[in-house]
Amino acid sequence: MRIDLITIFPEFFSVLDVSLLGKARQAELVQTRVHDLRDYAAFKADGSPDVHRTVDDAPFGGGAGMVMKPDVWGKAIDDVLEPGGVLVIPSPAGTLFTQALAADLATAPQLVFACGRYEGIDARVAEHYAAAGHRVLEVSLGDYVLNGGEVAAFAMTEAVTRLIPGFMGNAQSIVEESHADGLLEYPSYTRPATWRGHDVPDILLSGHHARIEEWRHEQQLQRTRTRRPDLLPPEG
Ligand SMILES: COc1cc(COC(=O)c2cn[nH]c2)cc(-c2cccnc2)c1
Repeated sequence: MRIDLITIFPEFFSVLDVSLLGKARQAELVQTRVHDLRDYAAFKADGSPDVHRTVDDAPFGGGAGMVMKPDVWGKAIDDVLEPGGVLVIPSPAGTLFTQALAADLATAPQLVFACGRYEGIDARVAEHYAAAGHRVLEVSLGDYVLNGGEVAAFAMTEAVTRLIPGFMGNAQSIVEESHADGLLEYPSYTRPATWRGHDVPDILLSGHHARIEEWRHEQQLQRTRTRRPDLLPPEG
């Protein structure tokens, strides 16, 4: 898989080379490229040089803040997005990012993250590439506003790449982790068996694997009921 990240802060993604993702890159499972949006703002729409490499302008209809220019984004995305690639726009106005969507995106040949700043990107950009037949997703990490899409893109990149076959050392750990079966993960413990007067649940020391599995599933249900009832199936 190729992952392209378009941003006005390319240095933000330099950490990609040292993260867990770094190992996958060496294994050629994932190629990441970072693109500076301002490289596509060197010339104005009339072809004259733009020494300021402007990427934003005032919103039509008024309102606070600035909007990112469609012509600049169009040049950048034209240069990067490949046939079959998915354009992902992190946004507070997007659909919620989930483990299921991460698994879906892990099968794409390319992801292009358009990292917006200011008040966002001119809406015609998403419209244009959808009309051109590309899969375009506006995706939210949650109900809060960030200053830019970079943090969200980084989180989504990690959530997706770790699901690429051959990336995670222990495939079983992916199957067992939170949200994989729609429920939150059970609590985990390791040595020492007693720590500051707190004991590990006896069942986990019993060696009865069937009972341990049953206990863990009950813990998952209990946790999901108390912390994330929205995840429970209707019969709950
Ligand atoms: C593409 O359009 C955007 C993108 C972002 C950055 O992403 C997030 O904040 C985010 C992504 N998942 N959850 C939150 C922020 C704004 C924005 C800023 C200020 C006021 N209104 C909107 C707009």
